[in-house]
Amino acid sequence: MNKSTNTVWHSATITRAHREQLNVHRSVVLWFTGLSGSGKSTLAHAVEDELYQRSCRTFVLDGDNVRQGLCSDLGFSVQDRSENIRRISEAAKLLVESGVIAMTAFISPFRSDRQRARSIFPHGDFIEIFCEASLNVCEQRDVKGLYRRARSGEVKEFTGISSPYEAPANPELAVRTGELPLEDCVAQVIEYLRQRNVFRENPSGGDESGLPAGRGRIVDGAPD
Ligand SMILES: Nc1ncnc2c1ncn2[C@@H]1O[C@H](COP(=O)(O)OS(=O)(=O)O)[C@@H](OP(=O)(O)O)[C@H]1O
Ligand SMILES: Nc1ncnc2c1ncn2[C@@H]1O[C@H](COP(=O)(O)OP(=O)(O)O)[C@@H](O)[C@H]1O
Repeated sequence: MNKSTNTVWHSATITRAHREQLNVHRSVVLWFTGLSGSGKSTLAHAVEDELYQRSCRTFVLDGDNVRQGLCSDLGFSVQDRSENIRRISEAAKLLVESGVIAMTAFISPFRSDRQRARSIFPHGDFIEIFCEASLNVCEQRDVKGLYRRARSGEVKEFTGISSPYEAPANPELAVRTGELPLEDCVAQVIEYLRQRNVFRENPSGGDESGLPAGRGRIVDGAPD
């Protein structure tokens, strides 16, 4: 019994491991972080395209979309961003439990919020991907015209201009989205997932696990 909520956790008969066995991959969260315009959304969706081609089950939680629904009550104060990231991380956790590769594309500017997000996942399941693009590049792209409006003071607390962005000190992967072509960045992410054994060893032919073809052993790719 949880005393603060008077609730009792209900354990499911079908577990994450069962759900993962139906897939050609194990489930993880790819946590894309970076300045506005650094390429989080573009890269997450391009990675999703590539994973779909490989028959992976995926879902992208995207900043702008989530802020129109689940987080429509939140603004851009430090507290609201923190609550935004808390909700997203809980949503991503449910997706990971469901067996999919979850991707999140949020600025998530504060290290402490990203650390808290990481802490609710089993070790090795949270893959932080820093979309590395300088403020200068992002501002020149100005995909939504928000930098211009932030510079003029019309948009307050704008990340990189009037609100901080704390770059990850030790992300699982840093991708130079400000300089490299999109295809190279996608390839880098896919290669990282391959190295981490997110893709199952032998999805089409079965393996030594004794499970039928397509339901082979999932290799634990957790880092040391
Ligand atoms: N003040 C301010 N600062 C930063 N961003 C702003 C702001 N106001 C609106 N927007 C738009 O909201 C998108 C960022 O939302 P996020 O949920 O990713 O932000 S956060 O993680 O809670 O910091 C962000 O989208 P992306 O450009 O895709 O990052 C902006 O389009
Ligand atoms: N390597 C790259 N990765 C991602 N986006 C890139 C890359 N190179 C150029 N871009 C461009 O940069 C912009 C990034 O915008 P967006 O994905 O909306 O960023 P964010 O979600 O971080 O705000 C897009 O116009 C995209 O075409």
